[in-house]
Amino acid sequence: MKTIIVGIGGMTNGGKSTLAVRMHQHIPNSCLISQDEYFKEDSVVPVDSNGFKQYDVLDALHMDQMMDHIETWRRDPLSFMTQKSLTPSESLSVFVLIVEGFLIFNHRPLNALFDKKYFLEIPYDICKKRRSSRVYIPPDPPGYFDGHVWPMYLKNRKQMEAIVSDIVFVDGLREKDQLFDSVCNDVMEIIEELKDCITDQHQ
Ligand SMILES: Nc1ncnc2c1ncn2[C@@H]1O[C@H](COP(=O)(O)OP(=O)(O)O)[C@@H](O)[C@H]1O
Ligand SMILES: NC(=O)c1ccc[n+]([C@@H]2O[C@H](COP(=O)(O)O)[C@@H](O)[C@H]2O)c1
Repeated sequence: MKTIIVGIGGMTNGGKSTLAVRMHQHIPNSCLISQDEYFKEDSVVPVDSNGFKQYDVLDALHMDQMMDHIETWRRDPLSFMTQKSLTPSESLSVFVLIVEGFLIFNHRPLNALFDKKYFLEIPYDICKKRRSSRVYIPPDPPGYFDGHVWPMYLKNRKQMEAIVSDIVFVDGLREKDQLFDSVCNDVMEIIEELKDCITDQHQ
């Protein structure tokens, strides 16, 4: 049995969830873990001097819980799938974990686990526009994008680039189907190579 962990990182509204969900639906024996599900409760997230909640930092996330879930998958991907009511395919040779989130490459212990890293990027104005039509809980207060989200993106990205080198940057402006085809085909190639290794070992 072989495993592969694929990171779909990127800026807010870059298209991470859209791509990752579709990859999960397409790739046999894959599981999906989304960083968005690990945000701390609003009451414990600190506020800065301008009154903006500091959501766009690793401290706003339960990274310990996220790492525990990833570790559970690593120990036994088949039972992880079963726990999630996912049906394993008949060919059980390669298990794939897709990890998606805006700060997945900023957390060193997680960073070390990826076999392949993709980062979706879009320009400032498109990001601001997409974000304005999205409703978070709690919703963004007026001025939040320019006062917190964008400056933190620039800071986090700088930090990410200082600690990671092998990221494949993906243009998030590409049409959804095209974007999916190029990233998913790339991952499927890696999976096929791993399958060939397994076959060779058995011959
Ligand atoms: N390739 C794309 N082209 C145009 N719009 C996109 C594309 N990918 C995602 N979107 C749209 O952008 C918004 C944010 O997408 P989402 O996948 O939730 O981003 P993220 O998970 O990175 O925050 C959604 O309205 C989605 O439909
Ligand atoms: N609990 C939540 O899900 C929550 C709350 C407030 C802000 N956010 C925002 O979520 C963003 C990250 O998620 P996306 O990459 O899906 O946009 C951050 O920019 C953060 O400001 C999420």
